[in-house]
Amino acid sequence: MTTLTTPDGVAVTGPVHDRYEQVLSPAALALVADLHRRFDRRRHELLAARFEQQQRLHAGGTLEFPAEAAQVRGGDWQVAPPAPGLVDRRVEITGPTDAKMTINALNSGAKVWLADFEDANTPLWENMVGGQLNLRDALTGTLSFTAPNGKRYELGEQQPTIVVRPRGWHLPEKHVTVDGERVSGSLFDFALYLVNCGRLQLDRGLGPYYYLPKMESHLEARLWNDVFTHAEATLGLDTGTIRATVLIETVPAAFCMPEILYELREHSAGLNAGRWDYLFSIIKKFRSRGADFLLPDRNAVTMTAPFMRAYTELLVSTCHRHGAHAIGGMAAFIPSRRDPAVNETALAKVRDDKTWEAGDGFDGSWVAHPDLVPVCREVFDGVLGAAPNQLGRTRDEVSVIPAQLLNVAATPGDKTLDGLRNAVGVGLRYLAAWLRGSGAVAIDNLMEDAATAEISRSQVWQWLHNDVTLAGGEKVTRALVEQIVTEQLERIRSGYGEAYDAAAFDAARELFVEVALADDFVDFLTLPAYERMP
Ligand SMILES: CC(=O)SCCNC(=O)CCNC(=O)[C@H](O)C(C)(C)COP(=O)(O)OP(=O)(O)OC[C@H]1O[C@@H](n2cnc3c(N)ncnc32)[C@H](O)[C@@H]1OP(=O)(O)O
Ligand SMILES: O=CC(=O)O
Ligand SMILES: [Mg+2]
Repeated sequence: MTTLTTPDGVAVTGPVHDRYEQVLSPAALALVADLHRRFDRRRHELLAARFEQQQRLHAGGTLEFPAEAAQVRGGDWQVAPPAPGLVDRRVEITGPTDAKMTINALNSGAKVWLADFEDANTPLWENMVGGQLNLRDALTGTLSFTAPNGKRYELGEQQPTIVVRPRGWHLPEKHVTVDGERVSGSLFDFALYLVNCGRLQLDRGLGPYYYLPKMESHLEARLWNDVFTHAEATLGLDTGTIRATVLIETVPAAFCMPEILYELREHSAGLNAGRWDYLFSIIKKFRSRGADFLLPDRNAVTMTAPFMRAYTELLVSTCHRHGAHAIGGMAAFIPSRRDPAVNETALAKVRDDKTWEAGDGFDGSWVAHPDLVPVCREVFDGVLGAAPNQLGRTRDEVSVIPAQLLNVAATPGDKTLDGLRNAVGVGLRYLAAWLRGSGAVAIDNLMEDAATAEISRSQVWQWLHNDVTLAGGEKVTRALVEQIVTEQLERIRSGYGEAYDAAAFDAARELFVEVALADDFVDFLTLPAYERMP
């Protein structure tokens, strides 16, 4: 095993496998340490502010558009013009950063690849450092891969712009400490990519670009902006070299979209509608508020629900008023190369989803699978034509008030026993996959990742703790959920056969009970899950 040269005060406790020193370089670790010492206290204060806001919501408070920022809302300021490689974003593919997926994503024909250290990823040390190595190898043109079946993977000529999604502010990187403290996962992922790949991207005429997840306020965006400005100065980069698209995927963030764009305006590359975490956030924030915030079965909640429409309409109009891209979200239907009927359904559902996004003014959208790139491109081609985006469509007619963003009660659909079974089954299967190191999996032809799994487990929690009676008359009790857990695991066991014992389902059960049934709601399932990882 290689040994690392680490700056003063920095300790790396994860194993140092072959070539890790290339990305865990003294320069990269020095930036991690510098950012930690300058900014980590603020990160903790902002996480504490989230907790305080949650207490106000539990006590019956609500969310409002921030009054103190009226000049930001009324102003006619614009964010920086789109950076090279981010002008035309009509189709963006997302996915993990292992070697095969990296090559497949870069060969997919999409305009952008979101290289994901977040929802689609288990933050196993090997995934984090290995992913950074794959990004660097992709940019030096040296990445290739041979699958166990002998299939060879090489990079093609035409490649999408890479945009890296670091972990959210809540997650630590436990294998690296500075002055004895765990560093932030966000700062670790950000700094490694910037130091190792920033110059390589600039040499290609592009830049170090990021997607920023799970923020809850414009003050959190200000922290990112300060990190960017400081990192640019440290590395001798022009201000505005770093660009970031912010995911609006928490309810509090939807109340301060202009303020978030304004904070990041020199570094902004727009906003994205992260619909799955948004649903999770609605449940989490208002979980103790009874019938007004109880959603029907997860699969019954669509983007046409009034509160979801209010959110996407507001996002597009906010972005275009300030010259920022509005990027659509993920339809969870996964195509199949083996089952034509499943494939046809997935393509039709994704086409519908992208059609309303393009019609509403989004400049592009996400897909989860290479076979979905053509349909998304075709739909956006139909609306954009030769134009690279529709920033000129300002949607001035849109007017959304806070009550519309919170109108969860108007969501059509039932709460059913099948919906409860599905939530438990998906939760167990996903957690087992996550603990085995895969953060994105197809379950029943749907993409499941950390965000969709959060919805499943928090919905079970919410129904249980609000004494919900299901459409068939069954009351949601702890005994009922535990019975369903047992039934679901029996079904899974019969499908897995002998492989069951090694597939982490016992650990998944324990974790699911903790995050779905415990009286104290766990803020993010990835926090206790991460502590169970090596
Ligand atoms: C809520 C959110 O944040 S959404 C964004 C985060 N989530 C994601 O990014 C999920 C991305 N998607 C995926 O990870 C995958 O599509 C899955 C896990 C859902 C399904 O993957 P698989 O079961 O491998 O699908 P399938 O067998 O049909 O794949 C066919 C090929 O496409 C590749 N592929 C599938 N999805 C992707 C992707 N997103 N990126 C690159 N390659 C992909 C597979 O590697 C496979 O390649 P191969 O033929 O060379 O072996
Ligand atoms: O990150 C995207 C989401 O939908 O969550
Ligand atoms: Mg998300």
